[in-house]
Amino acid sequence: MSERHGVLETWPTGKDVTHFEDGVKYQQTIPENKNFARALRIADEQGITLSQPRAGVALLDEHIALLKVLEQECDLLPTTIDAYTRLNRYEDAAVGIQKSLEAGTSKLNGLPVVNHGVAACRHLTESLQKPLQVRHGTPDARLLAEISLASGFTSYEGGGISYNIPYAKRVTLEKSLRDWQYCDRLIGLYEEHGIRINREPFGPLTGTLIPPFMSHAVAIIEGLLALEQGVRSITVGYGQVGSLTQDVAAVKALRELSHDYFHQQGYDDYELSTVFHQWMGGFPEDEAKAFSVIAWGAAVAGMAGATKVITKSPHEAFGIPTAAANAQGLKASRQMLNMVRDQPFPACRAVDLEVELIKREVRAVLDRVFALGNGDIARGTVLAFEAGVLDIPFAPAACNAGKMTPVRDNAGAIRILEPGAVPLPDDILAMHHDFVAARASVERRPASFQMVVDDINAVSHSKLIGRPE
Ligand SMILES: CCC[C@H]1O[C@@H](n2cnc3c(N)ncnc32)[C@H](O)[C@@H]1O
Repeated sequence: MSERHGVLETWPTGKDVTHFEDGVKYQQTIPENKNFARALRIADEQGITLSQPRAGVALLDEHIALLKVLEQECDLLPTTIDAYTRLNRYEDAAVGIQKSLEAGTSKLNGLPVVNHGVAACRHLTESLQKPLQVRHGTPDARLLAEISLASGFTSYEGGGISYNIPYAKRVTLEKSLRDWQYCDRLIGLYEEHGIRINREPFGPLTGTLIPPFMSHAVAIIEGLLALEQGVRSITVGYGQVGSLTQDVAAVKALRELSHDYFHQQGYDDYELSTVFHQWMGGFPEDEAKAFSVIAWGAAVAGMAGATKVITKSPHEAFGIPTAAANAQGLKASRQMLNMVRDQPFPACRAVDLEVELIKREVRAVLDRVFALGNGDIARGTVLAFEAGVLDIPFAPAACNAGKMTPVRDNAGAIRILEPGAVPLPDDILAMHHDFVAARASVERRPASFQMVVDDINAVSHSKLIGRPE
Protein backbone atom coordinates (compact mmCIF):
# COMPACT_ATOMS: atom_id res chain seq x y z
CA MET A 1 0.00 0.00 0.00
CA SER A 2 1.41 3.46 -0.84
CA GLU A 3 2.16 5.82 2.05
CA ARG A 4 -0.56 8.18 0.80
CA HIS A 5 -3.13 5.40 0.77
CA GLY A 6 -2.19 4.60 4.37
CA VAL A 7 -2.55 8.23 5.40
CA LEU A 8 -5.97 8.64 3.77
CA GLU A 9 -7.21 5.51 5.50
CA THR A 10 -6.66 6.89 8.99
CA TRP A 11 -10.04 8.61 9.01
CA PRO A 12 -13.16 8.23 6.80
CA THR A 13 -12.85 11.76 5.40
CA GLY A 14 -9.58 10.70 3.80
CA LYS A 15 -11.84 9.30 1.06
CA ASP A 16 -12.66 12.92 0.11
CA VAL A 17 -9.13 13.39 -1.23
CA THR A 18 -8.59 10.07 -3.00
CA HIS A 19 -7.82 11.88 -6.26
CA PHE A 20 -5.11 14.52 -5.81
CA GLU A 21 -6.10 16.12 -9.13
CA ASP A 22 -9.50 16.97 -7.62
CA GLY A 23 -7.76 19.22 -5.10
CA VAL A 24 -5.74 20.88 -7.84
CA LYS A 25 -8.87 21.50 -9.92
CA TYR A 26 -10.59 23.03 -6.91
CA GLN A 27 -7.61 25.24 -6.07
CA GLN A 28 -7.69 26.50 -9.69
CA THR A 29 -11.20 27.90 -9.06
CA ILE A 30 -9.98 30.11 -6.20
CA PRO A 31 -9.71 33.79 -7.19
CA GLU A 32 -6.12 35.07 -7.03
CA ASN A 33 -7.00 37.68 -4.39
CA LYS A 34 -7.64 34.78 -2.00
CA ASN A 35 -4.24 33.20 -2.52
CA PHE A 36 -2.16 33.56 0.65
CA ALA A 37 1.23 33.36 -1.12
CA ARG A 38 0.24 36.15 -3.55
CA ALA A 39 -0.96 38.42 -0.72
CA LEU A 40 2.36 38.00 1.08
CA ARG A 41 4.40 38.57 -2.08
CA ILE A 42 2.57 41.83 -2.81
CA ALA A 43 2.85 43.02 0.79
CA ASP A 44 6.56 42.27 0.83
CA GLU A 45 7.06 44.13 -2.47
CA GLN A 46 5.13 47.10 -1.09
CA GLY A 47 6.91 46.96 2.27
CA ILE A 48 3.68 46.83 4.26
CA THR A 49 2.82 44.72 7.31
CA LEU A 50 -0.30 42.56 7.07
CA SER A 51 -2.28 41.52 10.15
CA GLN A 52 -3.58 38.06 11.05
CA PRO A 53 -5.25 36.71 14.21
CA ARG A 54 -5.47 33.14 15.48
CA ALA A 55 -9.04 31.76 15.62
CA GLY A 56 -10.85 28.44 15.66
CA VAL A 57 -14.01 26.92 17.14
CA ALA A 58 -15.51 23.42 16.97
CA LEU A 59 -18.52 23.78 14.67
CA LEU A 60 -18.39 24.87 11.08
CA ASP A 61 -21.16 27.49 11.05
CA GLU A 62 -19.83 29.10 14.22
CA HIS A 63 -16.31 29.12 12.78
CA ILE A 64 -17.56 30.81 9.60
CA ALA A 65 -19.45 33.39 11.67
CA LEU A 66 -16.32 33.99 13.74
CA LEU A 67 -14.10 34.50 10.69
CA LYS A 68 -16.68 36.81 9.09
CA VAL A 69 -16.36 39.09 12.11
CA LEU A 70 -12.57 38.95 12.05
CA GLU A 71 -12.13 39.41 8.31
CA GLN A 72 -13.54 42.94 8.70
CA GLU A 73 -10.44 43.82 10.75
CA CYS A 74 -7.59 41.68 9.37
CA ASP A 75 -5.74 41.12 6.11
CA LEU A 76 -5.22 37.35 6.39
CA LEU A 77 -7.44 34.74 8.02
CA PRO A 78 -6.48 31.76 10.18
CA THR A 79 -8.14 28.55 11.01
CA THR A 80 -6.68 27.26 14.27
CA ILE A 81 -7.00 23.50 14.57
CA ASP A 82 -8.08 21.83 17.84
CA ALA A 83 -5.65 20.00 20.10
CA TYR A 84 -7.15 16.52 19.50
CA THR A 85 -6.71 16.80 15.75
CA ARG A 86 -3.13 17.95 16.33
CA LEU A 87 -2.50 14.56 17.98
CA ASN A 88 -4.45 12.63 15.31
CA ARG A 89 -7.10 11.82 17.94
CA TYR A 90 -10.03 12.17 15.57
CA GLU A 91 -12.33 10.04 17.76
CA ASP A 92 -11.91 12.56 20.59
CA ALA A 93 -12.48 15.43 18.16
CA ALA A 94 -15.73 13.74 17.14
CA VAL A 95 -16.82 13.64 20.78
CA GLY A 96 -15.88 17.31 21.06
CA ILE A 97 -18.09 18.14 18.08
CA GLN A 98 -20.99 16.23 19.66
CA LYS A 99 -20.50 17.99 22.99
CA SER A 100 -20.34 21.37 21.25
CA LEU A 101 -23.63 20.63 19.48
CA GLU A 102 -25.26 19.67 22.78
CA ALA A 103 -23.82 22.65 24.66
CA GLY A 104 -24.49 25.18 21.89
CA THR A 105 -20.96 26.46 22.28
CA SER A 106 -17.47 25.33 21.27
CA LYS A 107 -15.99 22.60 23.43
CA LEU A 108 -12.82 22.39 21.34
CA ASN A 109 -9.93 24.88 21.08
CA GLY A 110 -10.02 24.90 17.31
CA LEU A 111 -11.75 23.61 14.18
CA PRO A 112 -11.43 19.82 13.67
CA VAL A 113 -10.89 20.07 9.93
CA VAL A 114 -10.24 16.34 9.41
CA ASN A 115 -13.55 15.38 11.03
CA HIS A 116 -15.49 18.03 9.08
CA GLY A 117 -14.04 16.87 5.76
CA VAL A 118 -13.57 18.50 2.37
CA ALA A 119 -17.13 19.46 1.40
CA ALA A 120 -17.70 21.28 4.70
CA CYS A 121 -14.30 22.98 4.61
CA ARG A 122 -14.83 24.09 1.01
CA HIS A 123 -18.05 25.71 2.21
CA LEU A 124 -15.88 27.45 4.85
CA THR A 125 -13.24 28.77 2.45
CA GLU A 126 -15.91 29.82 -0.08
CA SER A 127 -17.79 31.76 2.61
CA LEU A 128 -14.89 34.16 3.22
CA GLN A 129 -13.29 36.87 1.11
CA LYS A 130 -9.68 36.79 2.37
CA PRO A 131 -6.84 34.25 2.09
CA LEU A 132 -7.01 31.44 4.64
CA GLN A 133 -4.21 29.62 6.48
CA VAL A 134 -4.26 26.51 8.66
CA ARG A 135 -2.53 27.11 12.02
CA HIS A 136 -2.06 24.16 14.34
CA GLY A 137 0.70 22.23 16.14
CA THR A 138 0.67 18.80 14.55
CA PRO A 139 3.70 16.49 14.49
CA ASP A 140 1.98 14.17 11.97
CA ALA A 141 0.09 16.68 9.83
CA ARG A 142 -0.20 14.57 6.65
CA LEU A 143 -3.96 13.92 6.58
CA LEU A 144 -4.70 17.45 7.81
CA ALA A 145 -2.60 18.83 4.93
CA GLU A 146 -4.34 16.65 2.32
CA ILE A 147 -7.80 17.74 3.45
CA SER A 148 -6.95 21.41 4.11
CA LEU A 149 -5.35 21.94 0.70
CA ALA A 150 -8.12 20.15 -1.18
CA SER A 151 -10.53 22.44 0.71
CA GLY A 152 -9.03 25.70 -0.52
CA PHE A 153 -6.68 26.76 2.25
CA THR A 154 -3.63 28.34 0.62
CA SER A 155 -1.15 28.41 3.48
CA TYR A 156 0.02 25.81 5.97
CA GLU A 157 1.91 26.54 9.18
CA GLY A 158 4.40 24.31 10.94
CA GLY A 159 7.35 22.01 10.41
CA GLY A 160 9.02 18.83 11.57
CA ILE A 161 10.89 20.65 14.36
CA SER A 162 8.61 23.58 15.21
CA TYR A 163 5.49 21.39 15.50
CA ASN A 164 7.24 18.62 17.40
CA ILE A 165 9.71 20.01 19.96
CA PRO A 166 7.33 22.60 21.54
CA TYR A 167 4.20 20.47 21.10
CA ALA A 168 4.98 16.83 21.80
CA LYS A 169 6.82 14.72 24.32
CA ARG A 170 7.64 11.41 22.67
CA VAL A 171 7.47 11.96 18.93
CA THR A 172 10.91 11.30 17.43
CA LEU A 173 12.40 13.94 15.15
CA GLU A 174 13.07 11.18 12.62
CA LYS A 175 9.31 10.67 12.33
CA SER A 176 8.15 14.29 12.48
CA LEU A 177 10.78 15.46 9.99
CA ARG A 178 9.79 12.61 7.64
CA ASP A 179 6.05 13.31 8.00
CA TRP A 180 6.63 16.98 7.30
CA GLN A 181 8.61 16.10 4.18
CA TYR A 182 5.35 14.47 3.05
CA CYS A 183 3.45 17.73 3.72
CA ASP A 184 6.07 19.81 1.92
CA ARG A 185 6.13 17.33 -0.97
CA LEU A 186 2.33 17.58 -1.28
CA ILE A 187 2.67 21.36 -1.50
CA GLY A 188 5.50 20.86 -4.00
CA LEU A 189 3.06 18.80 -6.10
CA TYR A 190 0.49 21.61 -5.98
CA GLU A 191 3.32 23.95 -7.05
CA GLU A 192 4.10 21.69 -10.03
CA HIS A 193 0.44 22.06 -11.02
CA GLY A 194 0.65 25.85 -10.89
CA ILE A 195 -0.88 26.31 -7.45
CA ARG A 196 1.37 28.25 -5.06
CA ILE A 197 0.76 27.31 -1.42
CA ASN A 198 2.57 29.27 1.32
CA ARG A 199 4.47 27.49 4.08
CA GLU A 200 5.23 29.13 7.43
CA PRO A 201 7.54 27.39 9.92
CA PHE A 202 6.32 28.11 13.47
CA GLY A 203 8.83 30.74 14.59
CA PRO A 204 8.10 31.28 18.29
CA LEU A 205 8.66 27.62 19.34
CA THR A 206 7.90 27.53 23.10
CA GLY A 207 7.41 31.30 23.10
CA THR A 208 9.44 31.56 26.31
CA LEU A 209 12.57 33.73 26.20
CA ILE A 210 13.82 32.05 23.02
CA PRO A 211 17.12 33.61 21.89
CA PRO A 212 16.65 34.93 18.32
CA PHE A 213 19.55 32.91 16.92
CA MET A 214 17.99 29.60 18.04
CA SER A 215 14.56 30.24 16.54
CA HIS A 216 16.20 31.59 13.37
CA ALA A 217 18.27 28.40 13.03
CA VAL A 218 15.10 26.29 13.21
CA ALA A 219 13.20 28.54 10.77
CA ILE A 220 16.01 28.37 8.20
CA ILE A 221 16.29 24.57 8.51
CA GLU A 222 12.53 24.17 8.00
CA GLY A 223 12.65 26.61 5.09
CA LEU A 224 15.41 24.57 3.44
CA LEU A 225 13.56 21.31 4.02
CA ALA A 226 10.48 22.85 2.39
CA LEU A 227 12.46 24.16 -0.59
CA GLU A 228 13.94 20.68 -1.02
CA GLN A 229 10.40 19.34 -1.58
CA GLY A 230 9.43 22.03 -4.09
CA VAL A 231 7.78 24.61 -1.84
CA ARG A 232 8.34 28.10 -3.28
CA SER A 233 6.55 30.50 -0.90
CA ILE A 234 8.08 30.60 2.56
CA THR A 235 7.33 32.81 5.54
CA VAL A 236 9.99 32.64 8.25
CA GLY A 237 8.86 33.75 11.68
CA TYR A 238 10.00 35.11 15.02
CA GLY A 239 8.40 35.64 18.39
CA GLN A 240 8.73 39.14 19.87
CA VAL A 241 11.03 39.23 22.92
CA GLY A 242 10.20 42.82 23.92
CA SER A 243 13.60 44.52 23.49
CA LEU A 244 13.15 47.06 20.68
CA THR A 245 16.66 46.87 19.28
CA GLN A 246 16.87 43.08 19.55
CA ASP A 247 13.46 42.61 17.90
CA VAL A 248 14.21 45.00 15.03
CA ALA A 249 17.60 43.34 14.57
CA ALA A 250 16.09 39.86 14.74
CA VAL A 251 13.66 40.53 11.87
CA LYS A 252 16.42 42.05 9.73
CA ALA A 253 18.82 39.21 10.49
CA LEU A 254 16.16 36.56 9.84
CA ARG A 255 15.40 37.90 6.38
CA GLU A 256 19.05 38.30 5.41
CA LEU A 257 20.17 34.95 6.82
CA SER A 258 17.28 33.12 5.12
CA HIS A 259 18.30 34.55 1.75
CA ASP A 260 21.97 33.71 2.45
CA TYR A 261 21.26 30.08 3.29
CA PHE A 262 18.61 29.54 0.61
CA HIS A 263 20.97 30.95 -2.05
CA GLN A 264 23.92 28.98 -0.62
CA GLN A 265 21.90 25.78 -1.07
CA GLY A 266 21.20 26.73 -4.68
CA TYR A 267 17.66 28.14 -4.48
CA ASP A 268 16.77 31.50 -6.02
CA ASP A 269 13.25 31.02 -7.39
CA TYR A 270 11.37 31.30 -4.11
CA GLU A 271 9.32 34.04 -2.42
CA LEU A 272 10.37 34.95 1.11
CA SER A 273 8.37 36.87 3.72
CA THR A 274 8.66 37.34 7.48
CA VAL A 275 6.13 37.08 10.29
CA PHE A 276 6.44 38.73 13.69
CA HIS A 277 4.40 37.16 16.51
CA GLN A 278 3.19 39.60 19.14
CA TRP A 279 4.43 38.65 22.65
CA MET A 280 3.95 34.94 23.11
CA GLY A 281 4.57 34.80 26.87
CA GLY A 282 2.28 35.45 29.82
CA PHE A 283 -0.03 38.47 29.50
CA PRO A 284 -1.40 40.86 32.11
CA GLU A 285 -5.04 40.08 33.01
CA ASP A 286 -6.04 43.75 32.96
CA GLU A 287 -7.33 44.44 29.44
CA ALA A 288 -5.89 47.95 29.24
CA LYS A 289 -2.45 46.55 30.06
CA ALA A 290 -2.98 43.74 27.55
CA PHE A 291 -3.69 46.34 24.84
CA SER A 292 -0.37 47.94 25.68
CA VAL A 293 1.45 44.67 25.03
CA ILE A 294 -0.52 44.18 21.81
CA ALA A 295 0.19 47.69 20.56
CA TRP A 296 3.89 47.34 21.39
CA GLY A 297 4.01 44.17 19.29
CA ALA A 298 2.27 45.89 16.40
CA ALA A 299 4.55 48.91 16.59
CA VAL A 300 7.73 46.83 16.51
CA ALA A 301 6.41 44.53 13.76
CA GLY A 302 5.69 47.58 11.61
CA MET A 303 8.93 49.40 12.36
CA ALA A 304 10.95 46.21 11.82
CA GLY A 305 9.35 45.78 8.41
CA ALA A 306 7.85 42.33 9.02
CA THR A 307 5.56 41.22 6.19
CA LYS A 308 2.95 39.97 8.63
CA VAL A 309 2.13 40.30 12.33
CA ILE A 310 0.20 37.69 14.32
CA THR A 311 -2.01 39.52 16.78
CA LYS A 312 -3.09 38.81 20.36
CA SER A 313 -6.26 39.75 22.17
CA PRO A 314 -7.10 41.32 25.55
CA HIS A 315 -8.33 37.86 26.61
CA GLU A 316 -4.85 36.35 26.23
CA ALA A 317 -4.36 35.90 29.99
CA PHE A 318 -7.62 33.91 30.20
CA GLY A 319 -7.81 31.69 27.10
CA ILE A 320 -9.61 31.54 23.79
CA PRO A 321 -10.84 35.07 23.01
CA THR A 322 -14.38 35.95 22.03
CA ALA A 323 -14.82 37.19 18.46
CA ALA A 324 -15.16 40.73 19.80
CA ALA A 325 -11.99 40.57 21.88
CA ASN A 326 -10.06 39.01 18.99
CA ALA A 327 -11.32 41.82 16.75
CA GLN A 328 -10.22 44.41 19.33
CA GLY A 329 -6.68 43.04 19.22
CA LEU A 330 -6.77 43.41 15.45
CA LYS A 331 -8.12 46.96 15.59
CA ALA A 332 -5.50 48.09 18.10
CA SER A 333 -2.82 46.49 15.94
CA ARG A 334 -4.10 48.05 12.73
CA GLN A 335 -4.17 51.53 14.30
CA MET A 336 -0.54 51.13 15.36
CA LEU A 337 0.57 49.62 12.04
CA ASN A 338 -0.99 52.58 10.23
CA MET A 339 0.79 55.04 12.49
CA VAL A 340 4.25 53.50 12.07
CA ARG A 341 3.82 52.63 8.41
CA ASP A 342 5.88 55.58 7.15
CA GLN A 343 8.56 55.48 9.80
CA PRO A 344 10.76 52.40 9.52
CA PHE A 345 13.12 52.03 12.43
CA PRO A 346 16.20 54.15 11.63
CA ALA A 347 19.54 52.45 11.09
CA CYS A 348 21.48 52.60 14.34
CA ARG A 349 24.60 51.11 15.84
CA ALA A 350 22.77 49.11 18.52
CA VAL A 351 20.66 47.35 15.89
CA ASP A 352 23.65 46.79 13.60
CA LEU A 353 25.68 45.22 16.43
CA GLU A 354 22.76 42.96 17.35
CA VAL A 355 22.29 41.93 13.71
CA GLU A 356 25.96 40.97 13.46
CA LEU A 357 25.79 39.05 16.76
CA ILE A 358 22.69 37.11 15.71
CA LYS A 359 24.25 36.30 12.32
CA ARG A 360 27.42 34.95 13.93
CA GLU A 361 25.39 32.86 16.39
CA VAL A 362 23.13 31.39 13.69
CA ARG A 363 26.13 30.57 11.49
CA ALA A 364 27.94 28.84 14.37
CA VAL A 365 24.92 26.61 15.04
CA LEU A 366 23.97 25.88 11.42
CA ASP A 367 27.57 25.15 10.41
CA ARG A 368 27.57 22.40 13.03
CA VAL A 369 24.13 21.09 11.99
CA PHE A 370 25.26 20.81 8.36
CA ALA A 371 28.55 19.20 9.39
CA LEU A 372 26.76 16.62 11.54
CA GLY A 373 24.46 15.76 8.67
CA ASN A 374 27.28 15.70 6.16
CA GLY A 375 25.06 17.63 3.74
CA ASP A 376 21.77 15.96 4.75
CA ILE A 377 19.91 18.68 6.65
CA ALA A 378 17.26 16.40 8.16
CA ARG A 379 19.86 13.97 9.43
CA GLY A 380 22.00 16.84 10.73
CA THR A 381 18.99 18.16 12.63
CA VAL A 382 18.35 14.85 14.37
CA LEU A 383 22.01 14.57 15.37
CA ALA A 384 22.14 18.24 16.42
CA PHE A 385 19.26 17.78 18.86
CA GLU A 386 20.85 14.60 20.21
CA ALA A 387 24.07 16.53 20.80
CA GLY A 388 22.34 19.59 22.27
CA VAL A 389 23.65 21.75 19.42
CA LEU A 390 20.02 22.68 18.71
CA ASP A 391 18.33 23.22 22.05
CA ILE A 392 14.94 24.88 22.58
CA PRO A 393 14.39 26.40 26.05
CA PHE A 394 11.46 25.00 28.05
CA ALA A 395 10.42 22.47 25.38
CA PRO A 396 8.55 19.31 26.49
CA ALA A 397 10.13 17.01 23.89
CA ALA A 398 12.18 14.16 25.35
CA CYS A 399 14.63 14.50 22.44
CA ASN A 400 15.37 18.13 23.36
CA ALA A 401 18.39 18.62 25.66
CA GLY A 402 16.87 21.53 27.60
CA LYS A 403 20.32 22.60 28.80
CA MET A 404 20.60 26.05 27.23
CA THR A 405 19.09 28.59 29.64
CA PRO A 406 18.11 32.09 28.49
CA VAL A 407 17.78 35.20 30.66
CA ARG A 408 17.31 38.91 30.01
CA ASP A 409 20.20 41.38 30.23
CA ASN A 410 20.01 44.76 31.92
CA ALA A 411 18.28 46.33 28.91
CA GLY A 412 15.82 43.46 28.43
CA ALA A 413 17.47 41.64 25.52
CA ILE A 414 17.54 37.84 25.65
CA ARG A 415 21.00 36.51 26.51
CA ILE A 416 22.41 33.18 27.63
CA LEU A 417 22.78 32.19 31.27
CA GLU A 418 23.90 28.62 30.49
CA PRO A 419 24.90 27.61 26.93
CA GLY A 420 24.56 23.85 27.41
CA ALA A 421 26.14 22.24 24.35
CA VAL A 422 25.19 25.04 21.93
CA PRO A 423 28.42 25.66 19.97
CA LEU A 424 28.83 29.44 20.26
CA PRO A 425 32.33 30.92 19.82
CA ASP A 426 34.16 31.76 23.06
CA ASP A 427 34.08 35.52 22.47
CA ILE A 428 30.30 35.40 22.07
CA LEU A 429 29.88 33.26 25.18
CA ALA A 430 32.01 35.80 27.05
CA MET A 431 29.78 38.61 25.74
CA HIS A 432 26.65 36.85 27.01
CA HIS A 433 28.31 36.26 30.34
CA ASP A 434 29.21 39.95 30.64
CA PHE A 435 25.68 41.07 29.64
CA VAL A 436 24.22 38.91 32.39
CA ALA A 437 26.86 39.83 34.98
CA ALA A 438 26.12 43.52 34.39
CA ARG A 439 22.47 42.91 35.29
CA ALA A 440 23.40 40.81 38.31
CA SER A 441 25.55 43.62 39.67
CA VAL A 442 22.85 46.24 39.08
CA GLU A 443 20.30 44.02 40.82
CA ARG A 444 22.82 43.11 43.51
CA ARG A 445 22.05 39.41 43.19
CA PRO A 446 23.84 36.48 41.57
CA ALA A 447 22.92 35.54 38.01
CA SER A 448 20.67 32.57 38.68
CA PHE A 449 17.66 30.58 37.55
CA GLN A 450 15.59 32.82 39.81
CA MET A 451 16.28 35.62 37.33
CA VAL A 452 14.87 33.36 34.57
CA VAL A 453 11.72 32.66 36.59
CA ASP A 454 11.33 36.38 37.29
CA ASP A 455 11.69 37.14 33.57
CA ILE A 456 9.07 34.55 32.63
CA ASN A 457 6.57 36.24 34.94
CA ALA A 458 7.63 39.84 34.27
CA VAL A 459 5.26 40.88 31.44
CA SER A 460 2.16 39.55 33.21
CA HIS A 461 3.30 41.68 36.16
CA SER A 462 3.56 44.78 33.98
CA LYS A 463 7.32 44.67 33.54
CA LEU A 464 9.74 43.44 30.88
CA ILE A 465 12.71 42.52 33.05
CA GLY A 466 12.02 40.44 36.16
CA ARG A 467 13.73 42.78 38.62
CA PRO A 468 13.62 41.84 42.30
CA GLU A 469 10.96 43.78 44.18
C1 LIG B 1 0.69 29.59 19.32
C2 LIG B 1 -0.37 29.13 20.23
C3 LIG B 1 -0.65 30.07 21.37
C4 LIG B 1 -1.56 31.24 20.97
O1 LIG B 1 -2.66 30.81 20.20
C5 LIG B 1 -3.86 31.34 20.74
N1 LIG B 1 -4.94 30.41 20.43
C6 LIG B 1 -4.92 29.06 20.55
N2 LIG B 1 -6.09 28.53 20.15
C7 LIG B 1 -6.87 29.58 19.74
C8 LIG B 1 -8.19 29.69 19.22
N3 LIG B 1 -8.96 28.60 19.02
N4 LIG B 1 -8.66 30.92 18.93
C9 LIG B 1 -7.89 32.02 19.13
N5 LIG B 1 -6.62 31.99 19.62
C10 LIG B 1 -6.14 30.77 19.92
C11 LIG B 1 -3.58 31.48 22.23
O2 LIG B 1 -4.43 32.45 22.80
C12 LIG B 1 -2.14 31.94 22.20
O3 LIG B 1 -2.11 33.32 21.99
